[in-house]
Amino acid sequence: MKRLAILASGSGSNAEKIMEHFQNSEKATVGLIASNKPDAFVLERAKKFDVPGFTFTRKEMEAGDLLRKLQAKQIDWVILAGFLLKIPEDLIRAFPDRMVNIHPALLPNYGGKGMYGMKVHEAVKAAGDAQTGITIHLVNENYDEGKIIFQAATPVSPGDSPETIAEKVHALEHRYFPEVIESIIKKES
Ligand SMILES: Nc1nc2c(c(=O)[nH]1)N[C@@H](CN(C=O)c1ccc(C(=O)N[C@@H](CCC(=O)O)C(=O)O)cc1)CN2
Ligand SMILES: NCC(=O)N[C@@H]1O[C@H](COP(=O)([O-])[O-])[C@@H](O)[C@H]1O
Repeated sequence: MKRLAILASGSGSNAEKIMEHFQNSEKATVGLIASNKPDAFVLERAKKFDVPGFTFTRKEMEAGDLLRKLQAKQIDWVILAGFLLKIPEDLIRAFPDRMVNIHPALLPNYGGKGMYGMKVHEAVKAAGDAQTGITIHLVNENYDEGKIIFQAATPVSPGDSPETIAEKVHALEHRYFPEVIESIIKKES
């Protein structure tokens, strides 16, 4: 049984879909929800699924506190789902090819520092792109440059706003992220 930790900084709708997906699974279980924001709604969602929550600061993460918590919880995979801080290299090294992130665009477009949440959808709208989508990738030391595991696209209409684009992207995330996680953890076992 693989043990997953989810890192999130905000609402946690993806985290909820992942907890739902694995709640009666024999393949994996969500062992921890961790956030750098004590008031993040993702921590409320964790309570609904009886998943332990953990909050930490950037300094504590960089000091190794988060790594020690993940080790104490015997975590096998780290899932970034709307986590907004850069993961330090020592933490990445502790989970070689076992840390994944979801990005709300078709990388390499619209990635990197400053590209998160609504900022991504605003950029897609401003560019007048005919499509957008999601990218699920392994995490390396730079933002959004890890090996791409999965991508899915959705059309963008001229009448779409950043908000309606976000809705389309969230629908793709909720549809695919849990299944992609299940497929990659199976390959590793
Ligand atoms: N080492 C890595 N850490 C993280 C990655 C990664 O690929 N490698 N992915 C991000 C998630 N992400 C995009 O998918 C992302 C998140 C946040 C930012 C960003 O610019 N953050 C701001 C700080 C925002 C805040 O403090 O609220 C910044 O660094 O100035 C870019 C991309 C998670 N970590
Ligand atoms: N670059 C990172 C980034 O922008 N991540 C995005 O944050 C949102 C979190 O939503 P959620 O909290 O409802 O799951 C998701 O759309 C995710 O792709």
